[in-house]
Amino acid sequence: MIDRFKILLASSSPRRKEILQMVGVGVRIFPSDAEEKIYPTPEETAVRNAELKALTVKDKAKPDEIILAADTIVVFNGKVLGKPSNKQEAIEFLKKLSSNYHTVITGFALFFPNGKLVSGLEKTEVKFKRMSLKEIEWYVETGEPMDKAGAYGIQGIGAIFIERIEGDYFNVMGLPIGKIYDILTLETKLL
Ligand SMILES: Cc1cn([C@H]2C[C@H](O)[C@@H](COP(=O)(O)OP(=O)(O)OP(=O)(O)O)O2)c(=O)[nH]c1=O
Repeated sequence: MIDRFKILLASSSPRRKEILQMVGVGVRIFPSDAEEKIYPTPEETAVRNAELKALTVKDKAKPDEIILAADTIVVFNGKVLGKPSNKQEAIEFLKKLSSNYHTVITGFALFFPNGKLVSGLEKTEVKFKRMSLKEIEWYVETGEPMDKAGAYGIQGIGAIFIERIEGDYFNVMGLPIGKIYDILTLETKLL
């Protein structure tokens, strides 16, 4: 089944590696040095950046490896909240998320050994509980928010602030593994 796929993961995200290993896919890491860009819509931004990351490691794949890259962004009120650049920005992001719904978009790209590039995206709606300023400041001091889109990690301490989630949990963590499995299955049948 899924263990027949060999993935070259163009990502430095430990979460993505964990998700792939959890389901038993063979994974080798080669992080991309692609510079992330902003496109006119959040959807385009996530997908194009994932494609860019996948294509920059094109020459590093072994003949039987499928390249996988992804880009996770948090969208609140139509605005993209990326990784916070400092503690103050992390506090501002979390103040926005408090008591509200936001959308997590993960764009992904798969580059197959036959030269075909398949990309797509998944969206998950997440509702945060009300966070007091004290809680926000404490959370930022833990350091967890700093390398994460939207300044939180659902799989870490951030879990305590989640009220509800509609959609794929793994998409929020950084990789919509169910959707990616479907594409891997479909595309390798076509080969
Ligand atoms: C919202 C959210 C994001 N994140 C993480 C997933 C991603 O690693 C990160 C978003 O940044 P990305 O640019 O998607 O990924 P990355 O920089 O970590 O790795 P690379 O570009 O090499 O692939 O935020 C969580 O871990 N948990 C969450 O709940």
